[in-house]
Amino acid sequence: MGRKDKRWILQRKKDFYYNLAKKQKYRSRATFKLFQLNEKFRFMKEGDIVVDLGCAPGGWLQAAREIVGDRGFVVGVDLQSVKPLPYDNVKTIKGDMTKEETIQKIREILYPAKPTVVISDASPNISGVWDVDHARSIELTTIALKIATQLLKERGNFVVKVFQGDMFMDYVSLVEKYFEKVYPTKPRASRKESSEVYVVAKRYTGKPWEEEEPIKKEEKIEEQIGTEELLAKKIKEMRKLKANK
Ligand SMILES: C[S@@+](CC[C@H](N)C(=O)[O-])C[C@H]1O[C@@H](n2cnc3c(N)ncnc32)[C@H](O)[C@@H]1O
Repeated sequence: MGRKDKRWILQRKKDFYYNLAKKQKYRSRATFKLFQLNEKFRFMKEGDIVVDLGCAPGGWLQAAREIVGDRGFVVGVDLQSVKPLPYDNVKTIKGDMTKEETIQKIREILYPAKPTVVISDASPNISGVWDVDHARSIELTTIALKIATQLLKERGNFVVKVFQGDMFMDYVSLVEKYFEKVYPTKPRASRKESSEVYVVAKRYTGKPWEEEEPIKKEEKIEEQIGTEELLAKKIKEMRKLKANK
């Protein structure tokens, strides 16, 4: 075992929420982030129908099930398979949230009901290059927002994890186009040194998704450029263009 690996294990041992999750049989330390967010913003309650995007290993599924109780329903989606939870009202789909067929499966499971809450803790593959990870996160969170507008009941709520960077405020403005109240926030259980923040959006207005949103720009970038260095370069160019406008 290398020195770096040892340091990582030691760090984890010291991690309060990691230990608490283990003790309380939650599948991830992220469980506490959802509890803390909901304590503060009250976007999820007993009886709600919840869609959890990027749900593996299932910590948010456990928290959501605890909040919605027997009368609610929770559907999770992830690229990875999720070990089943011992509840009839929690279902998971192995699939890619960026694919229409996955969204269709969610609709089929819930039919004829619609979700009252969409939550997303989905993370893109981390490259370690801040700009690249931010751009990928904005791409994924824009897709999560699109899904929320396509699935949610009017006045439903949306919560999403975003990696910070200079497109963050543009993303918040985009969410504000569809929800009455939007709050960027960082729960206590989120590590200070992590670039993640959460956006809590309350009361979907019912406005349909508009396809000219930044999601298209991001798709073009990924199509044209293969490597991460080139992607970072392209983002710098875009920023220069924006600054010169
Ligand atoms: C930080 S983990 C989620 C942790 C979860 N909230 C919990 O408490 O257990 C992020 C997840 O997003 C998933 N993910 C990333 N891109 C995805 C995609 N396109 N479709 C579905 N899941 C995706 C990853 O597979 C990963 O399991």
